[in-house]
Amino acid sequence: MSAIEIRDLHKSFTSQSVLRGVDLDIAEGEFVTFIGHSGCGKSTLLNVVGGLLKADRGTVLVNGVAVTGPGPERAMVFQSYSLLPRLSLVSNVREAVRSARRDWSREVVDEHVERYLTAVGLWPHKDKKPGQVSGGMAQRAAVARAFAVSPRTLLLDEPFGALDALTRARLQEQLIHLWESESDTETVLMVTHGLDEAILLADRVVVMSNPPHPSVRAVIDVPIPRPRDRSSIVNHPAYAQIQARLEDLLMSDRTAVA
Ligand SMILES: Nc1ncnc2c1ncn2[C@@H]1O[C@H](COP(=O)(O)OP(=O)(O)OP(=O)(O)O)[C@@H](O)[C@H]1O
Repeated sequence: MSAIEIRDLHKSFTSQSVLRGVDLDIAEGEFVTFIGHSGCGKSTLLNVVGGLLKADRGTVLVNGVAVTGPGPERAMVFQSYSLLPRLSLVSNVREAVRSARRDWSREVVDEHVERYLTAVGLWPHKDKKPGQVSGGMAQRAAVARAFAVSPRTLLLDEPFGALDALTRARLQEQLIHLWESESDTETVLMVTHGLDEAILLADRVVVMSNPPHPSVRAVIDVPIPRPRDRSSIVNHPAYAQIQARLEDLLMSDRTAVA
């Protein structure tokens, strides 16, 4: 059974068809990145899997269960940190865990909050409010908050898009470390605009196509062994080939998007 099974998914906004007949299977433990031109429906797809948007037609099964709304087994991280500005970082994470995991004891909640804030290096800054820390720190807190809920599936919508290159590189490493070693999270879906990021992180890259047929255009395997090092990955024989293929797919999809 696939961890995520998407069948014949359709979604329109007013008269605009944003997803048309999306079919995709994602295995448990896979890291899948999504790329495509701006406006081609990547976020919409992620939001439907996250249960924040309802599809017009088709189904999404996550670990065999049909998605009908948000749930703690699917945590999301967005480009804008979406932390509550009046709460400290630790309270942001704690409140999210408490509301998602009502059956957890206070000790378990506190253990998760401390473990993930520590893992992203923010425990010493836990009492600061989002407005008192850098964008990179705020996004680390958002990532810690998502992992602290212990979701089986993590949905990331351009989580590092607003960060400078160095901060982004550090967060990519922390994300992989959390996913591989620290957490119960198995499957990750991540929307990105960066081809390098898409290849570095993914087991497979999903290329979305533009209207008039907005759907999955191609799925490209990334058979590069982990752990991957950002400076040496470019020397792997498959890297240039994958990069060229992705560029070609994007360049050849010339239909205009809003
Ligand atoms: N709630 C909404 N109401 C109306 N139109 C919407 C809504 N959400 C998205 N759209 C439209 O649907 C299309 C796809 O949007 P979506 O955000 O999924 O694209 P995207 O591929 O994630 O884009 P980007 O890479 O720029 O973030 C866009 O034309 C967008 O304007």
